[in-house]
Amino acid sequence: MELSRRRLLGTVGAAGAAGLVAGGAGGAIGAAATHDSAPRALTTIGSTKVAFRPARDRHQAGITTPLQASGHLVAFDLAPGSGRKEAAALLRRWSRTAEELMAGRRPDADTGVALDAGPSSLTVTFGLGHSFFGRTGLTKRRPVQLDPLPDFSADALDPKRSNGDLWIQIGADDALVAFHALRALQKDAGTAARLRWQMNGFNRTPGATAHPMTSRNLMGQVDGTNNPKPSDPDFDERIFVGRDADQEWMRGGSYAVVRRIRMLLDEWEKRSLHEQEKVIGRRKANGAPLTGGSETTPMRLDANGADGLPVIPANAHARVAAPESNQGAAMLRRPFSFHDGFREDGAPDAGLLFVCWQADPLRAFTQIQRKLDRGDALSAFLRHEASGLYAVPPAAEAGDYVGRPLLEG
Ligand SMILES: C=CC1=C(C)c2cc3[nH]c(cc4nc(cc5[nH]c(cc1n2)c(C)c5CCC(=O)O)C(CCC(=O)O)=C4C)c(C)c3C=C
Ligand SMILES: [Fe+2]
Repeated sequence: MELSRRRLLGTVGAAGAAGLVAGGAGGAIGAAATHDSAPRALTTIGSTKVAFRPARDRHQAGITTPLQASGHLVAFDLAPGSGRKEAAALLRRWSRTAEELMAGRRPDADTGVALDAGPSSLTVTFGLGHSFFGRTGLTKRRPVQLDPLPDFSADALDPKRSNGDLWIQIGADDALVAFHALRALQKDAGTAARLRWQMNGFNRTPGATAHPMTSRNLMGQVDGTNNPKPSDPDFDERIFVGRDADQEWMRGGSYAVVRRIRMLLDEWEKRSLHEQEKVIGRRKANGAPLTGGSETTPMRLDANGADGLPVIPANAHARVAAPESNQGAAMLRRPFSFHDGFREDGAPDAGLLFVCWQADPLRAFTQIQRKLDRGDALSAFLRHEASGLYAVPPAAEAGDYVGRPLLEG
């Protein structure tokens, strides 16, 4: 069995595209067809690997990586008695496990959950919360960017599901692969750290649409259109910590803001299509601005209708959140949807695990959320229920672990 699995993984490079044809549409026919003993190539979805140590850039995987279908966000607190030494040993163990799993290799004493699957674009991304620095005696090296986020008027945050010393984002295009990584990392924590909170999310499965396109959220909107693009000249400056930053160990890193945002879907779904589109300022069918064109056409924020009012209303979410309304502020949004069953009143406990990336949260998330808090038509349909802010160091150098320059520097 092990031999045929290794052969499977070994052949994917050459046979990935053929595999996509053979197994991609899968379903019952695909499963039945694999019951003979001949080894078959994985589909490209299963075989795709994301490097733990990217060759060309200094950033951890899971920031500019395309959205994956399945995700887990998990926060840990260092256990009483665990300090800098234990934290360093833990990040060393975690980095090793993440590198192995992302490469499609199995750790010792494996649970077998992901047996037969390829790495499926698995990414594991590590972050450090404000409280980590006190616990490890490193408060002098805590960046000001980790200062707590301000309170916003509509916040209803649950402290038990917020913050934490350490944060991990796991993403993969296969739910078993993602869960497998979560359990391996949880076991690695051993007695050094305790789980604080955990959230599960999902996005559209690759191959579910006729061609790759921007994902939709649970309100049905095309979500992610006006994200900064890696090809933008100011992308790196906006998303990643610069080479002259005070805290040397964060150069090439980024800051992640995480919010569990429940959607009031029963209320939202009562609104007509016309009303829903005015709340966002874009068409639901294709994500195009209300001022016309296609999804990628820029919004014309100065256009007025026959009634003399702005075509994209003054409180439309896309207008209020746009860089033009926020002194140029922008962040990279990379969310997962969530559905945790139903509440006592029958309403879905569902929404967005909003994850955004930026070089400076004060000049990106905080600036924009302050504006949204004051006059965003979408806010009436949302509840912010949990929050976290994490420093995400650059990727580890070869033979090293994430955060070593901080912990041993
Ligand atoms: C503080 C930042 C933001 C929060 C919180 C937020 C929540 C949130 N947004 C949507 C749906 C959409 N957002 C869209 C655009 C958009 N949103 C933000 C910021 C926050 N959103 C920004 C910076 C932008 C881009 C604005 C621009 O430059 O045009 C859109 C439109 C399509 C797109 O560009 O992605 C949608 C749809 C939900 C459902 C939500 C909370 C659950
Ligand atoms: Fe938004």
